[in-house]
This record gives sequence, structure tokens and C-alpha cells, in this order.
Amino acid sequence: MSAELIDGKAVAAEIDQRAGQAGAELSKALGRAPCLAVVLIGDDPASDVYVRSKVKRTEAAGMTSIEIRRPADVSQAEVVEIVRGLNSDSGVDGILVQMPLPGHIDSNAVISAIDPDKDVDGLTEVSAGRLLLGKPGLRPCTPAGCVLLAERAMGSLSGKSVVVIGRSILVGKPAALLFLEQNATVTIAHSRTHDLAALTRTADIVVAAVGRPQMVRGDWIKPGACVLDVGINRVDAPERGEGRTRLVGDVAFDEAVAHAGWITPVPGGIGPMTIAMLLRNTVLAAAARAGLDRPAGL
Ligand SMILES: Nc1nc(=O)c2c([nH]1)NC[C@@H]1CN(c3ccc(C(=O)N[C@@H](CCC(=O)O)C(=O)O)cc3)C=[N+]21
Repeated sequence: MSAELIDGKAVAAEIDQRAGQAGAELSKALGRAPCLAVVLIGDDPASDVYVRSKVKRTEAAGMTSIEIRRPADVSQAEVVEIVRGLNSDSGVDGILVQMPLPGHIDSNAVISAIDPDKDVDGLTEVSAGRLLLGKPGLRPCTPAGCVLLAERAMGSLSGKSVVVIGRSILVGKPAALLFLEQNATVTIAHSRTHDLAALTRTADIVVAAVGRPQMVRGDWIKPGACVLDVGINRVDAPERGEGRTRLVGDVAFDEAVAHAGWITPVPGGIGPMTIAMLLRNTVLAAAARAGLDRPAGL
């Protein structure tokens, strides 16, 4: 059996478009388009690429973006000041501070400064609390993208067993809560889990979010399972020539594709969905802040 590929790029394009439509509808009530502010500290080339992509897709969807850049030696106080300024700017709906921040800056202090109602990354304590308590709020983008793709592939997730490999604050923990919210039965596995392969083999849905290239092998996958590969690892690819690299996930794709029912590729799987959910969150934040109902189609 060969798995059906889940085309994250295509689904992301559809979500971008829907967010754009909802944003355009909302613009009539707001008198302006929804607005995302992105803060980038330093000149890490990977972060630069991601931020450009976020800005480009926000604007392609007909929304406004503000980009704020500072050099890597900026003080923590100044970054917090930037965030506070965006909090009090009524024309800004979403705030994203690109991670990682330079070592001398406490990212928790910066994240805590973000107004939870503008927290389109879903990273603040308040957003995490809302998720845990099942209250309305902005949900973390990558995990929300995983749930959306799993639902697209399998339909209702009610009663499905999910093994989330990885317990990070960014992905693993919120993914577990979001699948639980869909009435799935969730296990969070991590580096201390005994016999991870055997556990993973029980799962209807596997979420691989450990950051270890190709760690999840083909024979870890239950026949017909849905495999969501969150990993984005750059590895050497000498077969492509001297000094060349390529992106691989946390799943050994070529092996897993023979066992899974559905699988996300890397690139083109979960990655593009992260940005789509960011655009969606920006529209949701704009509507909620204006006291309007959740826009249709999101
Ligand atoms: N505050 C904050 N929020 C984030 O959401 C955030 C962040 N900081 N820091 C960095 C990570 C990483 N991230 C990605 C988004 C899109 C792709 C993506 O679209 N990837 C493409 C390929 C990209 C490539 O070729 O390098 C794909 O998987 O197809 C990947 C990674 C968001 N992050």
C-alpha cells in the first residue's frame, strides 16, 4: 500500500484565500483591512526567509502587514517596548515576534508582553490557559494546521488514537490539547518514553515533532495511519553535489509512505499550513477585537 499524500501547500493556499475573503468582508465593518505586525530581531537568514514569506502571503491575501526589524544587539527592554507599542496601536490586530530571539533576550518576557487578544502565534500564557480550559482564544498555528489536515484526510477525529512525539510548548503540548478537543484519545511521547516504536504502532494518527531527522521509521506506522510530519531539518545532501543540503522531516518518508494511509511531505506539508493558520488567526483576532462574530468560512 502506498499512502495518499496530503498536499499541505494546496490546503494552505485555500486557507489563505478564505482568510483573504473573510478579511475583505471584515474590512467593510472595520474600515480597514486586518493587520499583522511581524517583529524580526537580528539577521538570521532562515528567519528572514520565513518573515518575508509571512509578509508576502499576508499581503497577497489582501491584508496589511507591518514589519519591524532591529539589529541583533537590541536590548530586551526595547523589544518589549516595541511589543507594547503594537499592543496599544488599535490598527494592529496580530503581533508575531519571530523566534528564536538572540541569546541575551528572554523570549518569555517578550512573549508575556504581547496582548493575548493579538497573540496570533498562540504563545502567551493567557492563550495557553484558554486552550487548556477550552475557552475561545487564538490557537498555536502549527498544531492547528495538524488538526485541520488530519480532519481533511480522515473526517471526524472522535475516538481516534493520536500519538504526539515531542512535548514542546510550541508544538507537542498544544497539539495534544487540540486533538483532545476533537475528542481524540491522545498520548504524548518524548525522549524518555519506553518502546516508542511499539507505542507509535498503536496510533491512528502520528504527529512527529521532535526535530530529529527521519527518526520515525516505516515499521513504526500502523497500516493505514495518518502521519503528520512537523519536522523541518536541513541535512547534507552530497548526492546533489558538493555542499548541497535538503529538507527532511522527523519521519523517514520513503519508508513510512509504504505503511501509512495518509502522510504529509516535507517540504510542502505542515510548514505552509503554519503560515495559513497565522493569516486565519489574524482575521479571527481582528473580528474578535471588533466584537464581531467569528467570520464565516474560517
Ligand atoms: N513566532 C514564531 N512563530 C512561528 O510560527 C515561527 C517562528 N516564530 N520561528 C520559526 C518557526 C518556523 N516556522 C515555519 C513556517 C513555515 C515554514 C514553511 O512554510 N516551510 C516550507 C519550506 C520552507 C523552506 O524551503 O525552507 C515547507 O515546509 O514546505 C517552515 C517553518 C514558523 N516559525
